[in-house]
Amino acid sequence: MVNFIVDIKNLSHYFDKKILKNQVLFDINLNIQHGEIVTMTGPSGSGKTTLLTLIGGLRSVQKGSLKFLNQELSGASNDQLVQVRRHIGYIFQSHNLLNFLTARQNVQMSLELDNNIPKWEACKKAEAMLHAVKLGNRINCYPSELSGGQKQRVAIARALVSHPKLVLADEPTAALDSKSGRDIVNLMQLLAKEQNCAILMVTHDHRILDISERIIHIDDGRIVKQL
Ligand SMILES: Nc1ncnc2c1ncn2[C@@H]1O[C@H](COP(=O)(O)OP(=O)(O)OP(=O)(O)O)[C@@H](O)[C@H]1O
Repeated sequence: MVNFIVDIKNLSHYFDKKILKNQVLFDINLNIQHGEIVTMTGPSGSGKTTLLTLIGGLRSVQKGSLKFLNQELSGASNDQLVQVRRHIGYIFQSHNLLNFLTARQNVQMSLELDNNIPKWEACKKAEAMLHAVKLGNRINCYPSELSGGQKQRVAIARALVSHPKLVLADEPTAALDSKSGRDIVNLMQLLAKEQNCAILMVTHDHRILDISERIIHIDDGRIVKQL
């Protein structure tokens, strides 16, 4: 039996409008295997981010089944969702770094929040990860001293430093020129393969689709094509 990292069956989701419910996801069925790189595409408003945030334990499952590492998230408590999030790295369109922290402190913070590891060890791991994303010479810089591509590399280091089982990336190259965008996805691919970490990435950027092992197209809240 294949052991999926994400196993979704008949997942639907609604946003409340005052009287009528607004259904934005319809009967989604989707599996993701360990270490697999999956890309999700689709028009604006089709439900991609909603699906990503449900998988990431950032929203409660309303209808259907969503299992992360065999744990059912439908009906899960807040504490259980917090546990789930510890296995997931998030990379957003804009890097979301804290401007008053250096590159190292930004990466280190994600370790210190989630684990009971000593400060010196978190510091060592954060520095090693910044070397891995080729920012060894920028460790003590603040975000304002870094280019867009460098900031996004810090965000990748932050997402991967705790060795998550899954990285959810919402348009990680949107703010970058094509060369930096390509470098960023190559780096995500390399680091994820080294750590056997799966990636689910939303992108409109056709130039980076080649790193995916599977492409899912979502339209009007439905998966309409899987390649
Ligand atoms: N918090 C919310 N409250 C009400 N409706 C919402 C909310 N968030 C999203 N929606 C609606 O849900 C639908 C899906 O939105 P979602 O953000 O998932 O789409 P998307 O495919 O990620 O779009 P984009 O590519 O523009 O980011 C849209 O119709 C949107 O208006």
